[in-house]
Amino acid sequence: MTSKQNQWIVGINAVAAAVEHDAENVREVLLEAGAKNPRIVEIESAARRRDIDVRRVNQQALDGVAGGLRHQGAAARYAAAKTWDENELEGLVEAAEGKALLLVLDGVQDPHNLGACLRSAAAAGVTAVVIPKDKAVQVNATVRKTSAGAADSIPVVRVTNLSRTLRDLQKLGVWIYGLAGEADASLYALDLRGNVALVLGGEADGLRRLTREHCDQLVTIPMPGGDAAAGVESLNVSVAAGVTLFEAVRQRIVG
Ligand SMILES: C[S@@+](CC[C@H](N)C(=O)[O-])C[C@H]1O[C@@H](n2cnc3c(N)ncnc32)[C@H](O)[C@@H]1O
Repeated sequence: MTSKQNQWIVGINAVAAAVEHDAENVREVLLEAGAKNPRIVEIESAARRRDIDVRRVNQQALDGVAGGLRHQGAAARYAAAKTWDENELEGLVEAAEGKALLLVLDGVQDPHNLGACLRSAAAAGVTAVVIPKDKAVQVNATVRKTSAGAADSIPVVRVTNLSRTLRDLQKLGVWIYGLAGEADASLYALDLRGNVALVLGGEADGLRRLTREHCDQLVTIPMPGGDAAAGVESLNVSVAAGVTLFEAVRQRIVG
């Protein structure tokens, strides 16, 4: 793992997850003075148990660190933004023992979409989420907040060259499915129970050409109501990620 500069994360879920999963990187927690919300009280005792400094402050102080985001009376200062290095991906796949479930995002730009993807990915129990280091939104304060803590509880692996990563994953026995609305094969015809990577494209451009070329198969999520005339040509990337991940979850539960 590598680390970056100090940054604030805000919101009850994000702060609770940081305190629970990443206490060594949380330098202090600010909670609204007088707030009786039981979740805030829980955060306070969890932080104190882990020897994290806790200060009760007024709303203005929280507004000041939240930078316009809704803080819900809770903020935490990170000494380090935790990120995973690409050479850790192999170990994560191997530890999944033939059942790795990877979400790969090829150039998502909107922090709310990335946050929503991370939240669904965590709920689906993914092995890791892979994002490119360039030309894509990174895990920032808005992503952390939107992800409801997921950004700190699952491995988010940043890679330099997505095509090379997909090739390396193939060598590890991971089957690469690219999600593309115009593909012929249906998501619901796939077997998603083994090592799989689900690759989704960015909001405007979808999957890049090189990324497509490195997929073993392109597949579509059938949209019976999808119609250019109706203005609905594709799903939002975070919705597509949710549908795809939870089809994999369904198959893994049914067996
Ligand atoms: C908003 S869409 C991108 C639309 C973009 N204009 C394009 O040409 O692909 C973002 C991503 O969500 C996924 N996606 C959205 N709708 C989909 C569908 N019906 N089937 C498969 N993937 C879909 C794809 O991976 C797509 O790249």
